Amino acid sequence: MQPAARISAAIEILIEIAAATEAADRVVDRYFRNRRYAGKQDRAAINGIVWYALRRQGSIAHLTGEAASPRLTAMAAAVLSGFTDAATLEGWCTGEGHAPAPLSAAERAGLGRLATVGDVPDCVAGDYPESLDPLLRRRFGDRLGAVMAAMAGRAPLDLRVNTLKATREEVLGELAGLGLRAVPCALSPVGIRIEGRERLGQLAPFAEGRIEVQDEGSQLVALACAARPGQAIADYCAGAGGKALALAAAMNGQGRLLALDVEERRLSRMKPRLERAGIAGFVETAAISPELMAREAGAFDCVLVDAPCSLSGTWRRNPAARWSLTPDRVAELAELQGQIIDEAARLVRPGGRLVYATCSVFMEEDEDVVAGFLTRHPDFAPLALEQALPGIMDNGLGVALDPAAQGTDGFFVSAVTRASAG
Ligand SMILES: C[S@@+](CC[C@H](N)C(=O)[O-])C[C@H]1O[C@@H](n2cnc3c(N)ncnc32)[C@H](O)[C@@H]1O
Repeated sequence: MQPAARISAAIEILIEIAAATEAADRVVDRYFRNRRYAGKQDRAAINGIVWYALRRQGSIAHLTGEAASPRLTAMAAAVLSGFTDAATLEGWCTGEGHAPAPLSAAERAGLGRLATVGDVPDCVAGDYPESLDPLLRRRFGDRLGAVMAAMAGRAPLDLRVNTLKATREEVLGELAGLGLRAVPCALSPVGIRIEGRERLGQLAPFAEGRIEVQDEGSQLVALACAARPGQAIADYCAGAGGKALALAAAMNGQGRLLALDVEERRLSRMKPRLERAGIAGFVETAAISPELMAREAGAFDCVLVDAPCSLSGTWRRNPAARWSLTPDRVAELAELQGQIIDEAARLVRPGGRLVYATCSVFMEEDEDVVAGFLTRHPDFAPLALEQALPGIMDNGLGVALDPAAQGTDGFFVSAVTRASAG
């Protein structure tokens, strides 16, 4: 494809994303599925513009001087990301063949401003809504700029080795044999980081259940449960089972693992993953109900609450999500999280552990929820995570991870323990 056609494709994709209700990566995948003529280099160039535009939407609007249209956003992203310069771009916009239509006067002025704007406010430089500034500043303080710069980057592709089927060394060897550049994760002892953007779905180690795609931060959440063979563990917000699969492997398929959720539909998506991992018979799944809660009260050595949250730690993967998030929505989620952790705590046996996790970077959904829980439940006390997660600082209420410090998505994980009976 000619460079002008690549710009046109980026514009088309951003228009589709703006109108879509599904995640941006799905829109991009569908776009290329329907255009097989786009080669690998075309896709890489177009993706580069599209993802730059999605990550930098706020600063592009500020720099171009208006809430930019998808077309102007794509063109500004092409200039700011170094794909081309404004004069060359204007020359490509002839409207002939697959080239974009000629620039309007407003677009020409918007692109012209890219080079002239000086200092910008932190929320523009960091590409986040101004209303979230106090929440982000509370968490990151002086590190805010560095963290938001890391949030503008591309998330790495992390894998978790299914230790029921292979060791990390074996999988590293297998991936190297397949020509992939893979290195051990720095923090998770069962993690592997792939360098580059690979499609793993068809590869034997994935199809045969030796690896699962899972961010290193998610792997650390499962490790915080310190699961051992023979224990009884409940995954209270199990969803499609990412953490449940990791727990099952840590338990070596021995003991009891109950995966719960309010939405049975989500639990049903776990089935093929369990089968691939070779643990379909081990993990019980059930929808949460008053009867189940009464029957299972106090029955578990560990209960994991991987709570629904604002997903603010995953902005590298879904950059557009930040623009619809508000402090009010964060407060609503914190309320829900408090209710969920209170309910889930009923399942913990005396002396047992409750692990609370989110992929939010807001303390309102993290430390504040745990602190509120401890106030309401004096029979629970904080449990230091240093043993389960060596090398990561515990702040007394939990551990907060972020892409600048640990290279993971933003995560929070906390463990508390219920006083032993008597
Ligand atoms: C962060 S997701 C879980 C992801 C999953 N643990 C994993 O690792 O793949 C949060 C889950 O909480 C569930 N959920 C929402 N409200 C809930 C509630 N009141 N009680 C229990 N689960 C709830 C959602 O259905 C969703 O599956």
